[in-house]
Amino acid sequence: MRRNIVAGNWKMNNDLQEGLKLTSEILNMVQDEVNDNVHVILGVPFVHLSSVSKLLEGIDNIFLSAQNCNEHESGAYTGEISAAMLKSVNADYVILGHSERREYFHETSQLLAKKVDIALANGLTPIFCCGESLEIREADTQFEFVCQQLTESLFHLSPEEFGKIVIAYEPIWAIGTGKTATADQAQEMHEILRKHIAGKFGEEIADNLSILYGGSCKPGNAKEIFSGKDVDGGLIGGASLKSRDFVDIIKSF
Ligand SMILES: O=C(CO)COP(=O)(O)O
Repeated sequence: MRRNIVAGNWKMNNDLQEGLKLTSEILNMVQDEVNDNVHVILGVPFVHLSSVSKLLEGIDNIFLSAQNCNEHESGAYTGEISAAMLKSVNADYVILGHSERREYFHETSQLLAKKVDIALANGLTPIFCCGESLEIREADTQFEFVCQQLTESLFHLSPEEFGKIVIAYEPIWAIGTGKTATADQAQEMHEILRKHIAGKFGEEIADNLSILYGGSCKPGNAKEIFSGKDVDGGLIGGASLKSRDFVDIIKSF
């Protein structure tokens, strides 16, 4: 279902105490200041999930996300975390295909297709990240590149399965750099992605999809970026670590 979403991606930041403090601050501010037109998601480290989920008990507009899962159901994969484990600690979402995982952990489109499958099979909603490098943008091949990322990891899904996905467009050159895409650049890419998806799954599914923007999104630029008709919210890195900034971004809707 298409909805306004602001999701935080804490990445590898905050120990448990810091994470719980940040969650409590966000929770209080959201309850006091935010109306229910925004779906808020906290993408926290694995070891925080269980404790953060207890703080969120009974709250109906803040949801919990993991930042990765393994592609196998279970078994001898030392150090890995399965989708079923995430579900068992009340995760609703899982971020998949973040550019940091593609780059540092060599995650390919084919591997991500398997992770998407296992996440869906375990009742988790994938927040599927895509986005081009600066090199690709300078060569002006970003639209083909990002559409191809979706084709390779998501176009094997049934329309019903695809209807559960959230997409996050995160141009790599804008992540953590302070250099955000302009509102026009975000809208342009989101519109092209929606058309690409409509071509495969039909207009209705494409219209119902939430497509988030990520990359140096801050309280000062969120409103303008979210104003694009195909921009349904944001996936926020650095600014999600500060409760005031994160909630101000949520309030941009
Ligand atoms: O990678 C991001 C979210 O997943 C964006 O990070 P920044 O908001 O820090 O640029």
